[in-house]
Parts: sequence; structure tokens; C-alpha cells
Amino acid sequence: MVKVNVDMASSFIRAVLPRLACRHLKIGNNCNGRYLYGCNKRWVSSGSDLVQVEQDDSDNEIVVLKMNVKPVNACTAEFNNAMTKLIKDLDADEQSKGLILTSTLPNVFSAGLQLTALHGKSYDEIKEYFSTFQTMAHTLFTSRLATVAAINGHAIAGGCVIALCCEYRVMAEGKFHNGLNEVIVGIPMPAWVSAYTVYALGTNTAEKVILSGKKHTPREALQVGLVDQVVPPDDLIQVSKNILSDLIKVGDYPRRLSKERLRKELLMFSL
Ligand SMILES: CCCCCCC/C=C/C(=O)SCCNC(=O)CCNC(=O)[C@H](O)C(C)(C)COP(=O)(O)OP(=O)(O)OC[C@H]1O[C@@H](n2cnc3c(N)ncnc32)[C@H](O)[C@@H]1OP(=O)(O)O
Repeated sequence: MVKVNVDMASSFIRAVLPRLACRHLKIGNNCNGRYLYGCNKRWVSSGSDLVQVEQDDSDNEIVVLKMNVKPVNACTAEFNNAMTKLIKDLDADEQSKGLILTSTLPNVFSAGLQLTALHGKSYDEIKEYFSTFQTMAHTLFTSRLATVAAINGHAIAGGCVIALCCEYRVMAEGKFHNGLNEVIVGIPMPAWVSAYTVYALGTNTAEKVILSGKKHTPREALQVGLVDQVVPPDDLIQVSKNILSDLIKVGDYPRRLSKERLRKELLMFSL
């Protein structure tokens, strides 16, 4: 096995990355199969392969995060923590401007909370688990980056919440569902999730969507505003990239501050 230290790998990536635009790098076993991505001197890594990181342009401005928790991208605590770390690292990296969030799985964006993690657990364990999800959602919602969810399959409950945390949502056509079914599975909707939903849909529609617990087809999701656009599956990533490119054209500082101010009121629901 070739030993790759950070300096060696960093110069390798800086030299080679521009020619490898749009491919992810998996660097030797000594990195535990983590996906590493070099932004100048900064390193962004999920710390696991539960989230794959793809750099999309030679300027390191756009990153594609692919959720990769088989079989349905249930949000395990480990996944939530890996996502939180990645988004924080990207936020701290001045070169990064936008992120696309999607899934490696062909038919599922995310099935939401890992329901099996709730069975037979103590109150404290469940509370701790919930807080990893809330921290991840909060980190994504308040990220300074421009964010687009490329929803390539079912987005249920927490999966829908992850998409709602993004600024723009594009969904692939198909036999998929998108919705907040918490009331159906017996979880009273937490106030902070309702607040994010109201932020995206407006109060009246949010109430209908939350209290019905309905799972929407892509077209229905578009009608109620859970998504902004529905496109053929093959166009999903390119459309998302085009939207993101438009979003990041705007001056970074005014955009960043405006996003922070727009979303600031909701910070009262944070941890
Ligand atoms: C501070 C409070 C925090 C609150 C958080 C905010 C509120 C969020 C709440 C939630 O997210 S609750 C979770 C609700 N999620 C669901 O109801 C989704 C349930 N799953 C499905 O509807 C379907 O699985 C699917 C996503 C539509 C995919 O269907 P598909 O036919 O492709 O796969 P399945 O055969 O159904 O499933 C495969 C496999 O995966 C297991 N699984 C599915 N969902 C989950 C899950 N959420 N958690 C854990 N495991 C899940 C399923 O049982 C199958 O397992 P096996 O039988 O193969 O072992």
C-alpha cells in the first residue's frame, strides 16, 4: 500500500484535480476509503463513505454531496454527523460557493430518520439521536453556501426535511413520493421542522402538508411547493447545476448576509 500523507496528497490533488473535474477521488486504504476533496489547502472529507463528495468544477466552487446509506438513506447518527462535518468544512472553505445534495441510490433520495434506531432505546439515547439529525438539518439550512436538492427518488419525512433545508429543490419525474408523513408514523411534528416547512411553503400550505401527512407524487409536490421544478431523471443533475450556477453568480457577500438575515428568525428554533 502506498502511504499518502496530507501534503503529498494535497499537492497531487491540486496538480491533478483540474483535469479530473466531475470525478470523485478515493484515496488509498490508509484514508479508510474516505472521499477526499482538495480545495486549495483545505480538506473536505465526510470521514466515511456514507456521504460521497464530488467536486464539479476546476474552480472548486461547486460540490456534489451524494448520500450513500444503503438501502434507503435512512439518517443514521453516523450519517447525520458526517453530513454536519462536511457542510461545516465547506462553509469554512472560502473557495466553495454551492452544493448539490443528491443520492447514490437509484430510487430513494432519503427515507428520513432511521426508524430502527428508535426501537428499544432509552429516552436519552433517542434524544441524542434526534439532536444529531436536528444539528445536521440546522447546519444545512443556515449554510452560507447556495444549496440545491436534486431529489432523485423518494423523499419521505426527514428526507423531505433535508430537501426543505436547501434553497431550491428539483425532483426527478418517476414513481416516487415526497412528503412529510410524520403524523402518520406517529411523530408529532417538532416546531423547528414546522418552521422550516412554513419558510418554504407558506403557513397555510405547510399546515395542510404537515397535518395530512400525505406523500405526494412529483407533480403534486410541485403543486404544493415542496419542490420548485420537476424534470426528467436524466436532466436532474444538469438542471441542478445550472440553477446553482445562477445562484452563485450573485455577489458572495451580499448573498451570504441576505441568506443569513432571511433565515435568522428561525434560529430561535435551533439547539
Ligand atoms: C427533534 C425531533 C426530530 C424529528 C425529526 C423530524 C421528523 C422526521 C421524521 C422521520 O423521518 S420518521 C421516518 C419516516 N420514514 C418513512 O416512513 C419512510 C419509510 N420507508 C418507505 O416508505 C420506503 O422504504 C421507501 C423509502 C419509499 C423505499 O421503498 P422501497 O420499496 O424501495 O424499499 P423498502 O423495501 O420499503 O425498504 C428497504 C429496506 O429499508 C428499510 N427502511 C425503509 N425505511 C426505513 C427507515 N426510515 N429507517 C430504517 N429502515 C428503513 C426497510 O425496512 C427495508 O428493510 P429490510 O426489510 O430490507 O430489512
